[in-house]
Amino acid sequence: MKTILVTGGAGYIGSHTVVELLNSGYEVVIVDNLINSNIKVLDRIQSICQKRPIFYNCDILDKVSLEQVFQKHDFSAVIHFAALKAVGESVREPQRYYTNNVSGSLILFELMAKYSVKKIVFSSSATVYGDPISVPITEEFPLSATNPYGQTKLMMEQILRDIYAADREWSIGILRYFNPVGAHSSGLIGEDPNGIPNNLMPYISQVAVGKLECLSVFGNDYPTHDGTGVRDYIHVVDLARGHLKALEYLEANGGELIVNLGTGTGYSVLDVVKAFELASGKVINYQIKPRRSGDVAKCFANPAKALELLGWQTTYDLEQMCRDTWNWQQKNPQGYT
Ligand SMILES: NC(=O)c1ccc[n+]([C@@H]2O[C@H](COP(=O)([O-])OP(=O)(O)OC[C@H]3O[C@@H](n4cnc5c(N)ncnc54)[C@H](O)[C@@H]3O)[C@@H](O)[C@H]2O)c1
Ligand SMILES: CC(=O)N[C@H]1[C@@H](OP(=O)(O)OP(=O)(O)OC[C@H]2O[C@@H](n3ccc(=O)[nH]c3=O)[C@H](O)[C@@H]2O)O[C@H](CO)[C@H](O)[C@@H]1O
Repeated sequence: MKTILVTGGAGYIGSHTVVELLNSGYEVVIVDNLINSNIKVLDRIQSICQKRPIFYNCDILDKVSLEQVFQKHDFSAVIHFAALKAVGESVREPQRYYTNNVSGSLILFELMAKYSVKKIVFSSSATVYGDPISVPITEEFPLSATNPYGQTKLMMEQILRDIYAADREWSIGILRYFNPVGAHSSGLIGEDPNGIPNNLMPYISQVAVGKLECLSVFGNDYPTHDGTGVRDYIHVVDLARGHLKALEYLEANGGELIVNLGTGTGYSVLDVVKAFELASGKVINYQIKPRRSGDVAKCFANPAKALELLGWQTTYDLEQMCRDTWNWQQKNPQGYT
């Protein structure tokens, strides 16, 4: 049986991917320092899968502890989610972001090389396309970063490509996620942001549940069908399954894989508000506010490459994304705590 090391596996996307891995017969070892997640997720994963992943409360920056994990297990691949991901925070605390996301990853890669675990699936982001020249976005579009978080993703992509160029025994999968939303249909695991959410879907669901009063819609003068920003929201379970497809691809073909994971459809802020109202039966109060700095008008994927290479495409629509978000929010109004 294959054992996969999942860094950041207690987090939002990681936990959903761990569920898919366990359900597909993989053994899973999670390394997570719980800086942005809760240990309770392990019980929830066990309830869903009737299997429990092995867990180490370990910072990937702690090389000694991380090496002990490599000594104990024989990994066939690594899925590397562990990172800090808040854009605004990365502008205020760039050194923390570079240290955690870049230095942490370098320590991980060094141990992977030492223990001959040379297969990795890496969490990148559509943020690497900066302000895209047009939509839909293909993988060949020019790359740029508008903030330190995005810069760490660009740097990691480059480092992985260089590692592969130097040693073809490596195989690397770079997955550029668009906007992950939704939750597992059980309502047992989902997104549990700290404090006031920065992202649209968790903000809306906290308005719906009565935790927040009113959504600020950042700008209604964009060149989009209703003036509000358009994004490619993707159900986190579809996204999680993309990781398994990427693993299978690397197992079969090796090499270097760079793919967008999105639905290919863009929805505006007001489209999402309406869909959430329908799914929840709640009214979402909102006010139009000025644009948020750094936001782009439209960002959505051309996901053709993922379909062609991985045989992967999304299966959940916006309605299901809203229903599952709402189910999770209602069952866990305070998240995991
Ligand atoms: N959620 C998104 O919107 C989104 C979009 C594009 C890319 N990504 C990337 O996907 C990955 C997962 O994102 P997520 O939404 O699940 O975030 P998350 O914060 O829920 O999960 C990340 C996990 O990594 C852990 N972690 C962070 N630094 C660590 C360290 N030094 N050592 C050990 N564990 C550490 C955190 O505790 C957390 O459990 C991240 O790399 C993120 O940048 C996320
Ligand atoms: C600049 C920024 O933060 N970028 C991150 C954010 O992208 P995005 O800005 O694409 O995601 P988001 O969920 O923060 O915003 C989506 C859309 O909703 C709008 N909106 C959002 C929140 C709100 O309270 N009101 C509102 O109107 C926002 O202007 C945008 O048009 O999240 C992504 C993951 O999903 C990536 O992590 C991006 O790096």
